[in-house]
Amino acid sequence: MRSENDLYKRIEHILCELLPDVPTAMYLAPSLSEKESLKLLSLSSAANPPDINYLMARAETLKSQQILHGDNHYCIVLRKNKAVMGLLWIGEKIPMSRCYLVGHLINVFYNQLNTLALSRIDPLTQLLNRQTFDDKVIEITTGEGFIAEREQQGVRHWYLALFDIDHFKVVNDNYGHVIGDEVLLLVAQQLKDNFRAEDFVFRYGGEEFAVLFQSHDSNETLRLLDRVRAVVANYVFPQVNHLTISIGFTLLDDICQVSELVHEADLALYHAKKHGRNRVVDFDELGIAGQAKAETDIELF
Ligand SMILES: Nc1nc2c(ncn2[C@@H]2O[C@H](COP(=O)(O)OP(=O)(O)OP(=O)(O)O)[C@@H](O)[C@H]2O)c(=O)[nH]1
Repeated sequence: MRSENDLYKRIEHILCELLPDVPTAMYLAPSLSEKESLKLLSLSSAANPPDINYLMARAETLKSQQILHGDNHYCIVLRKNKAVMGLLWIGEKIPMSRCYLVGHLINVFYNQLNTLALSRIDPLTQLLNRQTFDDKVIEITTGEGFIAEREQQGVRHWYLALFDIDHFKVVNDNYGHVIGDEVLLLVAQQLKDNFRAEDFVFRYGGEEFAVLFQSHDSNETLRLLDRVRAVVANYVFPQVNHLTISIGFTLLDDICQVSELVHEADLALYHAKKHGRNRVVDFDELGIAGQAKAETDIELF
């Protein structure tokens, strides 16, 4: 199957072929999730971006229409249920037949993007699955992905955090796998609720989760992750009542291999487990001795 980037490039190609010299702007929800706001995917050279808020308001009002007619533009709307997932603004009047053709082709690619998005989801938790993880890290480190930038002051860096539920085996042993699955679902929900739409939350393994997110520095990251740790620790789970999570994190370095990166976060997580669980550990704080020690004991995971 093609990647999202291939499909985005195909959309741009179609617009160039079918609408040469016509100003266009294509907007999409990056992971096709209803929680996200639309981001600019492509803008033809001649165009200034249209007023996206105005277009969104019209698309939301005129729910049954796929093509919105303006005085000097068209706007093709991509929808999922009632949510607007994408907009193609065409900045001049073109023959209606061509507008329908473009709308049809854009929909074909949008459906392919949706199929791809579904293949990336873990069925139990609805988080991104392990298979998607490597692709996302590579997209982030190479800058190739359709990554939403946040308008905020200061340079922000990408971090990887690994989360592991403490003594999860005891939950399964004491309450059974159905309750165990419910716990996984609830922890996944808390992770989703405590990160931003532009962050990436994965089910990385059985009871292990991974999050790729941005922050200004390690101190801010530590504070953010500790808040998430506390949210889970204070949550009352049905039957199980309380449980905790351990977290290890590391900075994404663009020369790093994905496997090295995961190894670093894993070492930090290992350290958190080894030193009492229910805590957050920064890989950078481990030092060489910490790494060497953990590497010799790694079979504990
Ligand atoms: N219910 C449920 N359990 C799972 C799933 N995937 C893995 N597990 C269980 O998760 C448990 C993980 O146990 P361990 O790796 O020993 O770790 P732990 O008990 O959490 O202990 P620490 O990580 O050392 O705190 C095992 O009992 C697995 O069977 C799943 O999808 N559903």
